[in-house]
Amino acid sequence: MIVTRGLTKRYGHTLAVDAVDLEVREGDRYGFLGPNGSGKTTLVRMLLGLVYATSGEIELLGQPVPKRVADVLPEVGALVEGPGAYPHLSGRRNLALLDATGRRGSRRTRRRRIEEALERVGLAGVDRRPVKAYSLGMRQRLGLAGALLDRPRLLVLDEPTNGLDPQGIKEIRELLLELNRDGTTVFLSSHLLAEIEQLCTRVGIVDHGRLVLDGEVDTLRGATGRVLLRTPDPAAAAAVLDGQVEHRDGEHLVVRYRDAAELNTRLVLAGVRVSDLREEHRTLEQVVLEVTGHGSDRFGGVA
Ligand SMILES: Nc1ncnc2c1ncn2[C@@H]1O[C@H](COP(=O)(O)OP(=O)(O)OP(=O)(O)O)[C@@H](O)[C@H]1O
Repeated sequence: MIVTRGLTKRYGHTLAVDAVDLEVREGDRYGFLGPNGSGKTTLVRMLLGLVYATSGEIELLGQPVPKRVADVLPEVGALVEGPGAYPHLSGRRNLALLDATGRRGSRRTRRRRIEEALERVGLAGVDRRPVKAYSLGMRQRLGLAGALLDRPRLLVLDEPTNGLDPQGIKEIRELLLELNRDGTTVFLSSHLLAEIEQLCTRVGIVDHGRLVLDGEVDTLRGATGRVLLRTPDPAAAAAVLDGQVEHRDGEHLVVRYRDAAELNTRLVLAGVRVSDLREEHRTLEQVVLEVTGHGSDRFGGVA
């Protein structure tokens, strides 16, 4: 859905985006994660043909950007730099104005398109109010409704939860999950680790304009080679696993062991009761720390 090769943008001496090779596949929920100022907005703007690249290539839905961007944009819903709306008009009126621009289908079906988009984002009921009376979360959802008018195959969202409270963030997350379940590929940028961890199937980590790591979230959060064990017989377990217990706290033991199933069999055969046993996985924060040296002080940890 999105491919970039060696994508670079230079502003004077600032290398905002540095030779980025990106691949977003159909059906992905792709998180483009980086601290403020790492080049996320610049990359998103290049994808949509709003900013020209200094060098490199972009393909959006198989078409070169910016050359053929006008052909693919009707299939792409975008939300960049917060939603712009006329404050004194209602959400419905704002969407009608937006719908009247571009090639969004006939006027006859406009009302239905708008209705569907408002329903989708949960604004159908509140819609008569002017946008100036909307909360930030509602405005953000209205922006998303605008992005959904075309029933896009791909959504490109720049920090879609910026400035929202936890409830607003949750609503946007649920909406994006639902859209993705219905077949929309989602690409979003964020500086919030937890947000990406909760929403995305794949992640690209960007730091100082460079893509430092990308891949499946589940793969990146690989097993640590340790097993977290809970047993009412901790002393007996420690005796069986002599030398492999790294930490013991009451009934909880951290055991250096690669194969959780085998560990379970060994304990049960030795008559040790097991009340909980699972592989330990790295958090996305640990992964980010390893590749960038920054933790949640630069990447927001709370979502
Ligand atoms: N129009 C511009 N002119 C000059 N420099 C720019 C311009 N736009 C961005 N930059 C610089 O490029 C770098 C990347 O900025 P960008 O806004 O893309 O980062 P970001 O990751 O989206 O950050 P934020 O989350 O704060 O928006 C920054 O150093 C920024 O100052």
